[in-house]
Amino acid sequence: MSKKKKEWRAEKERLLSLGLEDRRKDYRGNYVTLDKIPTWANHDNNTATEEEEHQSFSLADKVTLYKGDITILEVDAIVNAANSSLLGGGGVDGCIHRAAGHLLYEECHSLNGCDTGKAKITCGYDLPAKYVIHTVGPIARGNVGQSQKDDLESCYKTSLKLMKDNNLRSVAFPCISTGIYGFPNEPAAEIALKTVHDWIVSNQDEIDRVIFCVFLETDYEIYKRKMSDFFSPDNDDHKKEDDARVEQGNTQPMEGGDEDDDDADKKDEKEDESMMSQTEESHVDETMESQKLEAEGLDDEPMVQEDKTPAKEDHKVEVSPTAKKKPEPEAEKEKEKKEVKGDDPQVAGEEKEDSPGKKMLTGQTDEAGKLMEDSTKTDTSQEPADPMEVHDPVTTAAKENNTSSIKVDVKAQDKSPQEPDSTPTDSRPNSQGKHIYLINTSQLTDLHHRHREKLQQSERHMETVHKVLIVREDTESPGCCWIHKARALSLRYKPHAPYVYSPYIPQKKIRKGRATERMCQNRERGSSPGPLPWIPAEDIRLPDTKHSLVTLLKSDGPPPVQSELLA
Ligand SMILES: NC(=O)c1ccc[n+]([C@H]2O[C@H](COP(=O)([O-])OP(=O)(O)OC[C@H]3O[C@@H](n4cnc5c(N)ncnc54)[C@H](O)[C@@H]3O)[C@@H](O)[C@H]2O)c1
Repeated sequence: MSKKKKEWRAEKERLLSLGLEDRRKDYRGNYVTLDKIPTWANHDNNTATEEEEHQSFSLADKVTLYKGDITILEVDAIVNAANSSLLGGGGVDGCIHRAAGHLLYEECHSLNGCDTGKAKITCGYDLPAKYVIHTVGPIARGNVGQSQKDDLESCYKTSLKLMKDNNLRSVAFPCISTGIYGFPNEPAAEIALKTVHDWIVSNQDEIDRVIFCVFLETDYEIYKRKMSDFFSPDNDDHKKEDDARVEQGNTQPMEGGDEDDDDADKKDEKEDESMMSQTEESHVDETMESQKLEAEGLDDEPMVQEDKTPAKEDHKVEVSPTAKKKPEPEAEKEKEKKEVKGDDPQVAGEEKEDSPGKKMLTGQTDEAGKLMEDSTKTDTSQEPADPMEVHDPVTTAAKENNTSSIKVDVKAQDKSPQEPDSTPTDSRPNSQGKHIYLINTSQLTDLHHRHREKLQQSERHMETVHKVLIVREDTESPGCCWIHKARALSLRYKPHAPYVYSPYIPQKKIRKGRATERMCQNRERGSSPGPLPWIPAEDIRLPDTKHSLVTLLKSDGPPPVQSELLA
């Protein structure tokens, strides 16, 4: 048996033999304990009296809607939306692999892949979760046939079955297939909720908690709207059974718990808005940092790169709403208005062999797992505002709230995230008199930290981040901006997709494409190995429309045509 094989097997055996307290000593990052995560039935303004509580019970006591990073949940198992190779990738898959460490990759390597709709289980290694259940969702790319629906349902069923077979009692699901695989969010939520509901009804004694772990505002809104359709006393099969039991004189309901009412949901919404705690954000930053290392070509290994950034000190994260002091709504609104929503640096995808013969769009993304959604995805609700038309990011964003795109405001080496910086450090009108923000690469790391926090704090603005292009000023020709060639090559313009380009793809990963061949050596050689080639954004043309990239980025309406620069 190879050394690597011995390594993961031994570590897996050691970890699974540890008690909870000993395991906690091994956690690398922050974690949220299950008792701190409220169920759908329990919330801090639960008005039910003691007696009512005994009378009404529901499945709502076994499920949770949680908004945040799945890798910090201390549950028996978290489910990974993997690809058929099981060798990691981006999105939630990338986050889980990075948080779990390289032994997860080693064990996955021994599983020889996984078919769509199926699931396989591994140890959680450095994760607070004991196990990871890897399932492969259907690739929908916006259009959903019966087979995709069946495959997605099968992902939840096979994951729950694996959990039961391994005597696990708590599990957290991400929104499987709704990221790069392009399964529309709403139908996916319906399938997830219905499949889990039906499974719990038939396995009520096998499960303590199923957590629907959403990451994006879109999904949070959808699940919040739909949870009570599946998990509330009115339509709860259990309640009927329980009522029957009470009539026969057995007054002890099987489960305690109480129902949400509309105002409680509204209150929940406020609570959850800020549920992404600072510690989660710092964890998210760690992931971002490790992603940066990975993207800078410091790894020749497959996509997965163990996060080498020093782990933050371990401490529990208070998540329960009652534990957090809420600023007054007005004050909060004011505060949000002042928040400068930075960009959320992701790295555009590039074609990569996922498994022999199967091409898929892959790339490093940030924790939100948001690469570029597939252009055939249904949501085109947000017309692209012009992200480059900016004069004062704070008042613009404040004034237009959710309608405008988010302006980037970068203050070199400013570590004080609390005080939003109201003046952009480096924006100047280009030849068309419009502002293109020029952020040179030396600021990017700082930008990641600062603006990721801001973006996470004002989560809902994620949806209005259309595009912020991280470019670089051409010092020899002021007003001319440069975009990294890799970004240009893999640029896919989607009116609704928030994406940001940052020059983190080292030269070796750049694909040949039809973008202008005119290259410019990267002037900041220090920021990453080898020269990062740049092309004047004005020179980049969308082949089938002859529109220049800059025109496109500054256009107010939707692009002339959605097109790809990749060959
Ligand atoms: N999104 C990407 O850029 C990307 C690139 C390569 C591979 N992948 C991965 O995506 C493919 C599967 O597609 P998919 O749509 O099923 O998965 P996905 O693209 O990861 O998206 C699934 C859902 O998970 C959400 N998510 C992302 N990070 C986290 C997190 N830390 N905690 C909780 N939720 C999170 C994400 O917002 C989305 O709603 C696989 O190839 C896998 O390797 C993703």
